[in-house]
Amino acid sequence: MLLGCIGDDFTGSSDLANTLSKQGMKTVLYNGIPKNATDVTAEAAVVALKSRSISPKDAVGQSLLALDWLIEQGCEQFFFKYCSTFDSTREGNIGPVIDALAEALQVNQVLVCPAFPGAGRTVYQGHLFVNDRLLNESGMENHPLTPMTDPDIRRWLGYQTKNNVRHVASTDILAGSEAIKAALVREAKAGRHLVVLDALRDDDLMQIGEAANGLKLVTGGSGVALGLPENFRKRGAIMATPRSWAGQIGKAVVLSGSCSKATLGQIAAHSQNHPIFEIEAEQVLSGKLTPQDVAGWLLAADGTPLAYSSADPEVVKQNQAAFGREKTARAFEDFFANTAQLLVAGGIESIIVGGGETSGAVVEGLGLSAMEIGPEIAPGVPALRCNERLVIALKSGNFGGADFFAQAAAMLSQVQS
Ligand SMILES: Nc1ncnc2c1ncn2[C@@H]1O[C@H](COP(=O)(O)OP(=O)(O)OP(=O)(O)O)[C@@H](O)[C@H]1O
Ligand SMILES: O=C(O)[C@@H](O)C(=O)CO
Repeated sequence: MLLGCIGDDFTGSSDLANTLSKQGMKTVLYNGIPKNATDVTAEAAVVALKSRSISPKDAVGQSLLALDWLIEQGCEQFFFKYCSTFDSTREGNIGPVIDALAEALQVNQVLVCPAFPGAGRTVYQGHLFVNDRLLNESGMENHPLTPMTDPDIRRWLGYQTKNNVRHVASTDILAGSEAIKAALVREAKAGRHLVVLDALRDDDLMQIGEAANGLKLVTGGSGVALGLPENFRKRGAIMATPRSWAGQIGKAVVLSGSCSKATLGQIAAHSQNHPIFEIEAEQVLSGKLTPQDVAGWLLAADGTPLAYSSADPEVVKQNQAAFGREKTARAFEDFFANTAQLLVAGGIESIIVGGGETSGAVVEGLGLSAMEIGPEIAPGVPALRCNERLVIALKSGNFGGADFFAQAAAMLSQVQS
């Protein structure tokens, strides 16, 4: 195994696995550190944690255990994947996890680049944009768990890390890999530091990837992983395994806990042609609505039925005020995990999940351990095979076009590609 990756949530990890697999690396996605035998032919492994919203201490502990396992597998380069919208709080764990990984690997310079131009996220002058809006005006300022109120990644990371934060701006990035290498050498005088990199285009990320050849620790969104497989390919270390896919015929069902703008639009679009069911906080927390009720409805409904707790920021705020932020999130996540278990027990073989935390809860609830990477449904979202009876898609909140859920259902049932 060459490249060892740690992802701080499930949709993000599947996004990264998709990028590496598209770039020709044989990649396996694991739900946490695998307990059973693993695929020894894999060239990259992504260990998906559910650590995005947990305390720095716990996130560091889990990430270091994952790192130990990846080191044992013989990996020579390591990647820490967080969200392309840098989802974290001021006291968040991205900085502490990077610090701990850098210390464990004894590296003095760590690349930080959340950019994912394919999904509209770019970094310019250290500021993160979502399409043409600064991060804090993109809707991300209303995120239920990690409201992003500052677009300056250097400043936000500065709150979290004990190391220096430096910056390589687009003037160097646009000049190509040699200029980027020279800028990194220049910054290396800063002692142990995290260096935020501007990136506007996939080509910038390819150049950064080339400059990252031999660097032990790279961190970011899936975009900055684009150029890493090429370094291994150039020295003949990867086999360029083609992706093949055979989905599951039969009804797909959708579970969505994502409250992002994009998901809300996708649910509205899906409701035009498919049945949808709203799961309300009060009903879940009072026990008036059970996972059995929702699974029963999904099993009986036609088309690609969708059950959702996804709600507007105002409703989310009201629920959090009434029941507590953590308690509401936990209640919904347990609810979705139990519903997914009942769906599989009821014979469902294709599940589409909206939202990173929600996906983590479902994957853990189903006890899935390793996933093969199938074809891309939308940028950042691959079809995944979990076992011979189950295929899934895990959609990050803001990913996918308006008809994502129908597209995913079609891909999950596609027989051959
Ligand atoms: N109606 C609601 N009221 C309050 N909280 C909710 C509601 N519905 C869902 N939640 C919680 O909001 C969080 C949504 O996070 P999740 O990561 O699943 O989606 P997302 O943030 O849109 O996706 P991503 O992290 O992939 O961008 C979950 O913890 C979920 O339980
Ligand atoms: O980077 C992203 O935006 C996604 O892969 C993600 O992390 C979703 O939770």
